[in-house]
Parts: sequence; C-alpha cells; structure tokens
Amino acid sequence: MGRAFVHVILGGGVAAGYAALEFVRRGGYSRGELCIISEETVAPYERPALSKGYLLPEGAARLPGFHTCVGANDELLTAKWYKENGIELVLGTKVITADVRMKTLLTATGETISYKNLIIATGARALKLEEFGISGSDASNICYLRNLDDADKLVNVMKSCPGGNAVVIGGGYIGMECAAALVTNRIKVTMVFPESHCMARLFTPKIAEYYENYYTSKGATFVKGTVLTSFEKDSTGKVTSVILKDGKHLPADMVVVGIGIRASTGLFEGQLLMEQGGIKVNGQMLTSDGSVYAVGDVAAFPIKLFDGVIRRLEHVDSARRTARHAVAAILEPSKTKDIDYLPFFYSRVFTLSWQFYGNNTGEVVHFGDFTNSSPRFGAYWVDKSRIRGAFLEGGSREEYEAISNVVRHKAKVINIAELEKQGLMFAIQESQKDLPDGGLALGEKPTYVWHATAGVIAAASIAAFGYWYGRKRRRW
Ligand SMILES: Cc1cc2nc3c(=O)[nH]c(=O)nc-3n(C[C@H](O)[C@H](O)[C@H](O)COP(=O)(O)OP(=O)(O)OC[C@H]3O[C@@H](n4cnc5c(N)ncnc54)[C@H](O)[C@@H]3O)c2cc1C
Ligand SMILES: NC(=O)c1ccc[n+]([C@@H]2O[C@H](COP(=O)([O-])OP(=O)(O)OC[C@H]3O[C@@H](n4cnc5c(N)ncnc54)[C@H](O)[C@@H]3O)[C@@H](O)[C@H]2O)c1
Ligand SMILES: O=C1O[C@H]([C@@H](O)CO)C(O)=C1O
Repeated sequence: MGRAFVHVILGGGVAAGYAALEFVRRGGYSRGELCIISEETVAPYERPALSKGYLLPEGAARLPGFHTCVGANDELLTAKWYKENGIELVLGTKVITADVRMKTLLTATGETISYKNLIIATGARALKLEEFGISGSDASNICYLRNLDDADKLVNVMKSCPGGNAVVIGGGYIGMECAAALVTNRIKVTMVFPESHCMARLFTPKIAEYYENYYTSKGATFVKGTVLTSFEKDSTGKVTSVILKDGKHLPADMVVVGIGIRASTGLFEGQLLMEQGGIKVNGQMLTSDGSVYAVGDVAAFPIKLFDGVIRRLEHVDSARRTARHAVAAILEPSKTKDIDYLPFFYSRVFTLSWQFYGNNTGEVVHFGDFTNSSPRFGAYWVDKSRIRGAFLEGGSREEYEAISNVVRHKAKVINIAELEKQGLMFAIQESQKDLPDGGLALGEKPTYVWHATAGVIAAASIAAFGYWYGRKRRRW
C-alpha cells in the first residue's frame, strides 16, 4: 500500500526547500509528481535562524517568517506555496528503511513510497553527550539545538531562569552562537570546551582571541582545554551543576550542548558509497546509484576549487547550492556541468558578523584592526603562493565580495610581507583588476559611465548653442 512519485525529496530541511523552489522555477514536474517527506511537522525553514533570530529577547523570529528561501533573500515557501505548486508535503513522517534497488522508502506510518528520482536531504543530527560516555543529558534543563522543537525547549528553559547560570558545552558554531544569545537574554554564561581556543576548526588563535575577549567583555567566562565528566542534579532530576574533569563544579540553571553533528546516512549505508562521513556524490550530486542524488550536510562532493577533493560541508550556503544543482542535473543533465562550489561559511553573534571563503590551509596572514570595538579585521590563508582562504569580520558587501574573489581566483601572492601590509586592499585591488578601465575605488562609478555622461552633456550643449545661434541669426 503506498504512493508513487516521479521525484522524492527525503528530508524537509534547508536543502529540501531550495530543491523544491528549483523544481518550480524550472517547471520540471507535473502536479502530484513531486513530494517532500520530512520527520519535521512544518515545511522547510531556514535552520540558521534557530540560533540567531529565534533566540532574541524581543521581536524573535517565528514561523512562518523564516521558512525557506528567505535566508537567501528569495521567496517565502509556506505550506500554502507547496499546495499551490502541486508539491506533496508528507510531514511528521520518518522514513525508517530505504530500498535503493527497488526504489522504495518505508515510512514509520507503514506506507511504502516509490520514486523514479530520489534526492537525499536528510542533513545531520546533533551528537549527544551519551556518545562520549556522559550520562544524564536528557534532563529537562539540558538543551541541544538542531530543530524547531529543540529551539522551543531552549527558549522555554531560558525563560525559566532569568539572570541564572548557563553552562555551554562546546566551543564551535552552536556553542558560540547560543552563548551570545544567552548573554543577550541576560543569562550568565560559562563556556567549556576541550580545545585551547574557540572555533578551533576555523579560527586562528589570534582571531579566536578577539572573539573570546569580546565575549568576556560581555560577561561570559571561558573554561578551555577541558571537558565535563558528569552532572549534579536535584531531586526533580534537573541539573544544578556541571562537574569538570578536574573535579570543579560549575553552577548551572541550564546547560546548552553543541558538540558536533553526525550526517544522517543510516538509511543508505551498505547501499550507496560513503565518504567523509557522508554519502559520496559526483559533480552532479549523483550517488553511486543512477537514480539517487544527495545534497546538503549529508553529501560528500568534489570541490573543483580544491582540485576535486571530496568534502562534506555543514553549512547553509552549501545546502542551498547543492540542492539547486541536483535539481538542475535531474531536469537538464546535458546542460548541467559539474558543480563548481566556493565553500562559504559565516556567522553572526552580538553585533559582530564574519564571513569565510575557501579553505583554511597554508600560511596565515592576518590584517586589520583587532582592537576596535567596531572591528574590521581578517586573514588570508596562503598556500604555494596562492590565496586559498580568506576571513573578514565587519566587512561591507563589496569587501566580502572582494575576499571571495581572491579565493575563487586563487590570487597570486608574490610577497607575504607586502600582503600583510596591503591587507584588505589587496583583495579590493585584485578584484578591481577584472573591472573595466583598470579599476576604481569601492563605490566609484566606472569611467565609461563618466565618458558617456560627458558625451551626452556635450551633445546637448552643441544642440542648445545651435538652436540659440539659429534664433539669433533669424532675429538679425
Ligand atoms: C542552530 C543552527 C544554526 C545554524 N546556523 C548556520 C549559519 O548561520 N550559517 C551556516 O552556514 N550554517 C548554519 N547551520 C548549518 C545549516 O543549518 C545546515 O548546514 C543546513 O541546515 C543543512 O541543510 P540540510 O537540508 O542538508 O539538512 P537539515 O536542514 O538538517 O534538514 C534535514 C531534514 O531531514 C529530516 N530527516 C532526516 N532524516 C529523516 C528521515 N529518516 N525521515 C524523514 N525526515 C528525515 C530532518 O528532520 C530535517 O528536516 C546551522 C545549523 C543549526 C542547527
Ligand atoms: N554559522 C554557522 O555556520 C553554524 C551555526 C550553527 C551550527 N552550524 C553547524 O551545525 C553543526 C553543529 O555545530 P556544533 O557547534 O555542534 O559543531 P562544531 O563541530 O562546530 O563544534 C563542536 C565543538 O564541540 C566541542 N566538543 C567536541 N567534543 C566534545 C566533548 N566530548 N565534550 C565537550 N565538548 C566537545 C568542541 O569544542 C568543538 O568545537 C555544525 O555542522 C555547524 O557547521 C553552523
Ligand atoms: O541564513 C539564514 O537564515 C536565517 C534568517 O536570515 C532567515 O530569515 C538566519 O539567521 C541565517 O543566518
């Protein structure tokens, strides 16, 4: 007993939403031929909002305001939009087994759904402390953050302890963004993580120092280079303190845990080739099976810019673009080249905002002002005399565009000391080399605009003179 669709998108997160919009934009299906199956009970939404706008003390983001694809300044895809576009939303439905050979999916409700083309967009799940041998993280005041239910729990727990103590476990993206949100909600925050500095996956010690000093100035405390071993709880089972490896007790009215994710590949292990902890795909996002594609957090795909190295990226821009690419490959395979993706990560905490492009490999060259309270600083990563990665805090749209360009074009670096001196100007000047007339200051009009304007003024002046002279002659 079940339904058959031409295209099935398995998973209802960010990639699913962007894939659905691409199907509609390309008109590549008929009503009833496309469905999204999602364990979540709401239509795809911009997951990044959950650790930012959703946690604001006032004017917090709430659905339907952040359904996809508003995160990319595109259409708001509400449940009504899917209905209007003939896309079946099978929500609140977990797929429990997949049969790639038979092209069928079995849902927890006992339905078998068959497909011609499958896009796997199952994303990832948050790692639990129990997976590191630490029990008790199911307490009512311990919060993880992956989906809307988690975010609602986090908001409720936060509201239950105004002015209280929060311990944040993990110094990565979730840890940093939730810590900033907790401080903004006037909760006292202590962050605990095993590395010597925050965001160890991406930040240099110098960059990390800036953010740690900023957080400390906002009242946060860092306990670095250690891990928790257990929780102390009261008679109701609520956590009252976090016990660290060295025996230290951190008082806690609430705990937020952000210790990484695992890609949700389980349904397809043994059926599809895997790599980098994800489902391996080619430049068309096609898996080792000719009818199955994988996108977003779950997909391990070749990064052309890094000479085809297979990477699994856990970021929203990659989810959006790989999703669109898979739909293009399904609908117009002959016209769809291999994906040529420039890895792009970003974060916004407090009033700070940074962007990173490329790969953080090679020699690091820092630039800018690391002291200012309204900061503008960054770094380049240089490998074999080429820019491989670039980071900028507090840039303008044009400046972010400039650093993305030097990474995309692997800009040549002759002299490291010179690069350090030029700093951001290096990226701006390099980017202007591609513009007409050899370049211009940021925001200036290209010369050809001035030439054209001068031409129009000159022609108008000659015409006016001729008219006046003619009038004068006639009068005479
Ligand atoms: C709190 C938070 C904030 C973030 N902020 C940023 C940010 O600022 N910038 C950034 O670049 N990235 C950010 N990310 C990462 C970004 O959200 C992810 O990279 C992106 O969501 C990946 O999209 P996806 O569609 O692959 O997976 P997801 O968005 O996780 O969607 C997967 C979907 O599949 C469903 N699913 C999984 N298994 C099944 C199953 N068996 N049956 C049915 N449904 C299933 C899930 O319920 C979910 O709906 C953030 C992530 C989180 C959690
Ligand atoms: N702005 C963004 O791009 C953004 C924002 C939020 C989430 N995300 C994504 O969501 C996912 C989850 O983020 P995350 O912060 O959980 O993962 P992460 O990988 O960014 O950070 C995990 C952190 O957990 C800590 N850790 C690891 N093992 C631990 C242990 N046993 N005990 C204590 N601490 C431990 C480490 O400090 C590590 O930095 C990631 O894929 C991330 O890319 C991205
Ligand atoms: O990409 C994102 O989407 C949400 C929000 O912009 C949606 O409105 C958010 O906070 C991001 O970082």
